[in-house]
Amino acid sequence: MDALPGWTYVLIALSILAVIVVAVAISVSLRAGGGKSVPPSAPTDAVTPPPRTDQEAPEVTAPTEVPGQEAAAPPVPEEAAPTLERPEGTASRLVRLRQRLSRSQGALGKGLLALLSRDKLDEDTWESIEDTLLTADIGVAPTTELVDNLRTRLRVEGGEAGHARQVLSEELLALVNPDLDRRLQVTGEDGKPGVVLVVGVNGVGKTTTVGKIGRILVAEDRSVVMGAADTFRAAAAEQLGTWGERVGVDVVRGPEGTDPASVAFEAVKEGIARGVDTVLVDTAGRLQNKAGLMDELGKVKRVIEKLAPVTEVLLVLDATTGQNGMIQARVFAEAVNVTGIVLTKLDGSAKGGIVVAVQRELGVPVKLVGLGEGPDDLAPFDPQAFVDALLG
Ligand SMILES: Nc1nc2c(ncn2[C@@H]2O[C@H](COP(=O)(O)OP(=O)(O)OP(=O)(O)O)[C@@H](O)[C@H]2O)c(=O)[nH]1
Repeated sequence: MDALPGWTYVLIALSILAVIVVAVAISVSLRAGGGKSVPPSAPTDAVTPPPRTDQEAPEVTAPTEVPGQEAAAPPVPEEAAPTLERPEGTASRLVRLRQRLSRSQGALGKGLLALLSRDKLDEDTWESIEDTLLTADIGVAPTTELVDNLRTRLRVEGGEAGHARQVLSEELLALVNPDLDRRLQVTGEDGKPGVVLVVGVNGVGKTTTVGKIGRILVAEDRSVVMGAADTFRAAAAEQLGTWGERVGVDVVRGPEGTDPASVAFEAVKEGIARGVDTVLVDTAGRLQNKAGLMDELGKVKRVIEKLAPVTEVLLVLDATTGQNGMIQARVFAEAVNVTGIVLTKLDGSAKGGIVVAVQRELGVPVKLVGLGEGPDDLAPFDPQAFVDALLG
């Protein structure tokens, strides 16, 4: 057999190579897409987050598509309608505020008891007792009266510690005068609303007190309208507006600088038209000119009384101002017939003795005490609770 020519061997080798290349190509193409691929089954615990036990899975809602609207814009939450606050009920408010009263006034009673329980009540001790009372703003005449009564009773009845405490408690109570009528006159007659006029120097807490009284009345299910007759300071009307909004009480106001009497008149007119139980009127208290103040307050009262009698005139005094407060009290009492006193900021002063001094000075009872900046930090003045707070 003749040997094949050399080029034949080359041709055969090339053919074999071509067959191998085609076979490999077919196999690769089948793997890549020709058949159905099965996704790798990943271990589930590695991909799925563990179920949360502390909260429910949030419900995710697909955003509704609006034609022509950008899908990327995040949803804007609707503004919630303002919800009305429910003022704190009387019982819990009183318990809370009694504790606060003890905190601010307790030192006075403790100081007195420490002096009274000394073995020997000599002249120095009585002088220290007098100083303690004067420092607490009780006033000179009531201090002398109290010290005289204590001296007499402890001499006659004996000064044993428990008894000294009892005697001090009784004498302090007598000084605060538990017989005064401290009810707020918030109810009118002949179908008309009660009208409460709130007066006092700027900054003593007048507007705040009007707001707090409003809340107490709302908590008692009374209907209320408030009048922002402090037109001297625009922020005062705004401030009162906020107090009203929070508990759903409407506030009648006028532009800055309006005649306060006209705002007071409109507020009472509104109160009568709506048949509310009480109209609360805030006033401005510029003291730079006594005659001007008397004119202004006198006019406010006269104008209101064309519509309905003013049932209560509350004078607001800041307990921290001591003798200054007493001077203010005198001026206001001359300007308008004050029927009750509100002593604010008693939480920030250990000088609770001002209760006694101001009642003596004006012959008018302290009816309410302010014990903090919180919206429900106003309490009726209760003589026994006050003395208990003093003595701890
Ligand atoms: N700690 C304490 N602060 C009080 C009390 N009552 C009012 N205040 C604060 O005293 C400041 C003055 O209160 P306002 O009600 O604005 O005083 P105002 O007398 O109405 O003053 P004008 O609006 O300027 O007439 C505010 O910061 C009140 O929060 C209180 O009983 N205790």
